[in-house]
Amino acid sequence: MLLTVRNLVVKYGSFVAVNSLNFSVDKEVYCLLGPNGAGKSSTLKAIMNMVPFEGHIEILGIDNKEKIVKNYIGYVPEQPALYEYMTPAEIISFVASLRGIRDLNRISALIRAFSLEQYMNTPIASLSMGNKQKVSILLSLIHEPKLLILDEPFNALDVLSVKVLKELIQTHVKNGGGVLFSTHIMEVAEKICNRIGIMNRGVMVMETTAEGIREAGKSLEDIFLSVTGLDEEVKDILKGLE
Ligand SMILES: Nc1ncnc2c1ncn2[C@@H]1O[C@H](COP(=O)(O)OP(=O)(O)OP(=O)(O)O)[C@@H](O)[C@H]1O
Repeated sequence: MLLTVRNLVVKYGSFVAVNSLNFSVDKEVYCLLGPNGAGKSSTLKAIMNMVPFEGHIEILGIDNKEKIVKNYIGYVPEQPALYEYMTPAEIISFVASLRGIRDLNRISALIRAFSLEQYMNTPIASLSMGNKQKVSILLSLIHEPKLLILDEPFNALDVLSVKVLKELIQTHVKNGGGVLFSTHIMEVAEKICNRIGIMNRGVMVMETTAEGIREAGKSLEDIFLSVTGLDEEVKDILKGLE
């Protein structure tokens, strides 16, 4: 198993953001869905050991508090966290040297795939949100991690980059890796995920597979609204608009 999460609890003061969460990710694309505030980012941050948590998390069978696990994970946070005064060229070469990467051909291919060539010498502070996001995704891939943890990775990306990222995710899994990502985009979840976990108010309310959705004969959006209890809310809102 590439990732195992057991009895995960994340609290902010007395507020419980994630409660007794259990799931695992193998060589597959696993998507976390959930309304705003469901606890998706908190779960991903706990996996990255960025927030205090209770429970047990293992990456490739190793406790996530061990330093070595960082070598096996590529992480893209919800908001790109980059040195704004650097250029993409500088930060890419900085991270590549930190990671001891000498073969720059693969990195050049990623720069081309994300159409970033023309921005390589522009300070990150001047880049659009989408281009910052592309740099952030590229940095997470530099050390060829086994497991990718992506928090809303499609946010701010243009159509071409969404396509490139979808392909990258699927190729990563074909090459024996695993991907865990959160999203609000049902169409993406439905198309590229092997498994989908739906969270609401800190708990996993449903886990399903791509086949499970097809067999249910309903759209993922309908399943999502129904298991999160949001379908009633939608009806009320629509009534109010009549
Ligand atoms: N640092 C923090 N301090 C206090 N409360 C927090 C903190 N971070 C998150 N929360 C709260 O924890 C809950 C879960 O937040 P989280 O960001 O994990 O949800 P999410 O599912 O990723 O939401 P979104 O889809 O809006 O990004 C929310 O109620 C949020 O306000």
